[in-house]
Amino acid sequence: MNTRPTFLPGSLAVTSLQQLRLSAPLVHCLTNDVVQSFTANVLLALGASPAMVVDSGEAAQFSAIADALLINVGTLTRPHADAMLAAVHAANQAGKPWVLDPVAVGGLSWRTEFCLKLITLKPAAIRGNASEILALSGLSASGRGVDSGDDSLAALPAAQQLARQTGAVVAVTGETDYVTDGERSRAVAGGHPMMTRVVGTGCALSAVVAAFVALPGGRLDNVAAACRVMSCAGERACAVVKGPGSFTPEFLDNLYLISEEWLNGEGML
Ligand SMILES: Nc1ncnc2c1ncn2[C@@H]1O[C@H](COP(=O)(O)OP(=O)(O)O)[C@@H](O)[C@H]1O
Ligand SMILES: Cc1ncsc1CCOP(=O)(O)O
Ligand SMILES: [Mg+2]
Repeated sequence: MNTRPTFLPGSLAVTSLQQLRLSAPLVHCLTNDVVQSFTANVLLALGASPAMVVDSGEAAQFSAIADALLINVGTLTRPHADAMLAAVHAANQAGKPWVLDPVAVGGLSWRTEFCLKLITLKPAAIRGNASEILALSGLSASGRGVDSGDDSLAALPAAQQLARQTGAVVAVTGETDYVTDGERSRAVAGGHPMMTRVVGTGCALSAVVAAFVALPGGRLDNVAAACRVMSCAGERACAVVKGPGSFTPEFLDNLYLISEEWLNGEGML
């Protein structure tokens, strides 16, 4: 039975972030061509270690070595798809968790079929915007390309159903992020609408989710902690920048500086 979403206590986000900084998980990113450098910088600023190993043979070898794998279908091509499948199978065989970001699923047939196949391969987590999560669960959605046209709360039942169907923790993001294992759900506030005006905030969040699913402890709260860390750093960046052009440096600095006080909601600007 589904329970109502509860907000993630700051102390749980703090614990997860401390574990991340101690263990510096190695995150294998098979992501899209638009966000490679931003994604790597976000992971590095937080204290994780990114590596983009993309050749099919090497990807399979590396995903067995890495602590977690990210699959993001934003700029999917046939060679990318082959490498992604090889990496997912190798990660599963090695017992390493992997995360799916189903960018622009729904409007395009081939990537939708591909993602429907991927979710049968036991992702540890799925992170998408509301339109992507609705579409991936087979419901109609109003996405426009990579952007959402739907509300995250309206997509929560779809996220819960997708979690029960796949066994993954599902994060559906937007003004409030919701994270669910199909029975329990967490709500994560914060962030800023300007985060939708900078490319890659969602994609980088999915990479951060991959870093957090590599940690010990409860997966639901670790994924919610990943969302909280990003929304906290984003909100603080947006409070001081003039616009999207100066967002990235401020955001990366905040990810690097993020503290217990910030995550507990103290000292907000
Ligand atoms: N309206 C909003 N208000 C506050 N934060 C938002 C809003 N929309 C998105 N975000 C934040 O922006 C980041 C990217 O989420 P989202 O835009 O849903 O993903 P995507 O970029 O994949 O479409 C998340 O951290 C999310 O919490
Ligand atoms: C613009 C674009 N086109 C293909 S992938 C991509 C990046 C999408 O990034 P995000 O989902 O984080 O907004
Ligand atoms: Mg996205």
